[in-house]
Amino acid sequence: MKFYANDVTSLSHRRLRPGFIDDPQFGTFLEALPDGAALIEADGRIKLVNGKLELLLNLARGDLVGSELAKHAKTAGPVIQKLSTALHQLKRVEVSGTLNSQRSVVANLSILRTADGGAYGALLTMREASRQSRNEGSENFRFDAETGSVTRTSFVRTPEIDAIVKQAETALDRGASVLLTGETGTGKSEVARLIGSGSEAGAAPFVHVRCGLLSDAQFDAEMFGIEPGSAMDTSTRGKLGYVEAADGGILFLDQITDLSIAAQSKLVAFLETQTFSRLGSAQRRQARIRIIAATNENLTDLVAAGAFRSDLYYRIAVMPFELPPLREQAGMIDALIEHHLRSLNLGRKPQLRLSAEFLAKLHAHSYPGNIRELANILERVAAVADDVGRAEHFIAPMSALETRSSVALPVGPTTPESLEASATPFKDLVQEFETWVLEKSIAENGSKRSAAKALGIDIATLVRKTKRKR
Ligand SMILES: Nc1ncnc2c1ncn2[C@@H]1O[C@H](COP(=O)(O)OP(=O)(O)OP(=O)(O)O)[C@@H](O)[C@H]1O
Repeated sequence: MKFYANDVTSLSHRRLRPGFIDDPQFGTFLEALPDGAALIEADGRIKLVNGKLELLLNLARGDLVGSELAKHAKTAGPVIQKLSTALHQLKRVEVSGTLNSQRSVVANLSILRTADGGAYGALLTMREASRQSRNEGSENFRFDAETGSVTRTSFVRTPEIDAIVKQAETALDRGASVLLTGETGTGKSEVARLIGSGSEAGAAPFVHVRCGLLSDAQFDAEMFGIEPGSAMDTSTRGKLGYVEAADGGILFLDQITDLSIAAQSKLVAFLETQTFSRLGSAQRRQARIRIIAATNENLTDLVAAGAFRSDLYYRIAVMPFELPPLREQAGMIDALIEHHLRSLNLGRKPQLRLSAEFLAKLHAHSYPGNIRELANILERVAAVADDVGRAEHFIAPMSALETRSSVALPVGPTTPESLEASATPFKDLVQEFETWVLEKSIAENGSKRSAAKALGIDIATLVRKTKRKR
């Protein structure tokens, strides 16, 4: 029997095969999801959680499993209260808000029903609001209950990708680190997730660390956690670090070249010993993790320039794999078009098809932003065209800015009149503009480090300013 994640995450009226949820492979399915997830029984008790949810809630699996969801409202935040109220009423909801762990999240609760229509409980999924993306959601995962395998439904696989995944899995299982390189948008994060879901680690955690978001000041707390009750612990509950959350699984260090030299040194020390201490504690702890690192920068150049530690390079580059740019994979373009079009047409009326001229333009384009850029072009045509995407609907990205990341222009007032009418204080407007300039520069330069260099500011200043809430 095939069982689709979006059967669970979006369709509460689906009836589940009896015993399905108790399938031991269900845990594998939860771990493979890119979002935090928990299976909750009708009485409100948490039956299963994945590593990403532990991290988002800053609560350990042992504290969550077997306990009632409502019990965590005080420690985790009001979002949890809203979810448990909806669970109590057997109501499907989407809730957004900020958790006590300071993470802004969007959470979905879907009610699960048994074959006879009774309420089994619910599936909770949660992701950071900044990571809301059509292509990254749990709905793109499919779980086959018979084989226990989890596959990406919205992912184009090529023989090259399959070969990388296979070799990387073997390398990881033998304890070697894997390095994924390639231009921006070539699918490094996606391939890392694929490796994570298929390796021997199975249902083990896969923890995605966006290195560009780690400032030096926060590095230790985010990476190694905070000892509960220690002088460093402002929340009194401590903090679960990435390393501890990934114990027994994979730590994915995305855009590793964004780490400062100081942070790189700490990482090397951890990788050498596989031990760490939480902030506020002298006790050394062991973590059994496998490493996948990724970057779109030229690591050897950075090492030569002294911007990346050579010892870290040798540690992470045991098995390097380069993902090719899209312009060198003409054969993949059709498959990607078909995939993205299918997903854009889900529930769309009228259905969108592409004219021969539009397709010719797609094939002739050079895609500096690679797969991400192709997806953007298709999202645009879906937004502007009715039933047929014609040549005039082909909007090539205006600049590298839009191909490299989804940076939004400031949404604040733009005319003197609207500025006057607005109650936004001047300081906030300046901050908003500053954040926009920084994000634009990061997108244009491909990394925080290069952006800081281009703007002539310190990397720590840039990281601090981009972390400010808008
Ligand atoms: N094989 C694929 N099939 C379908 N979509 C893909 C594939 N690979 C990547 N994508 C999509 O392209 C976009 C960019 O992918 P991803 O974030 O993995 O690239 P990246 O190489 O990690 O980029 P960056 O270096 O900028 O971090 C995402 O929206 C992703 O879903």
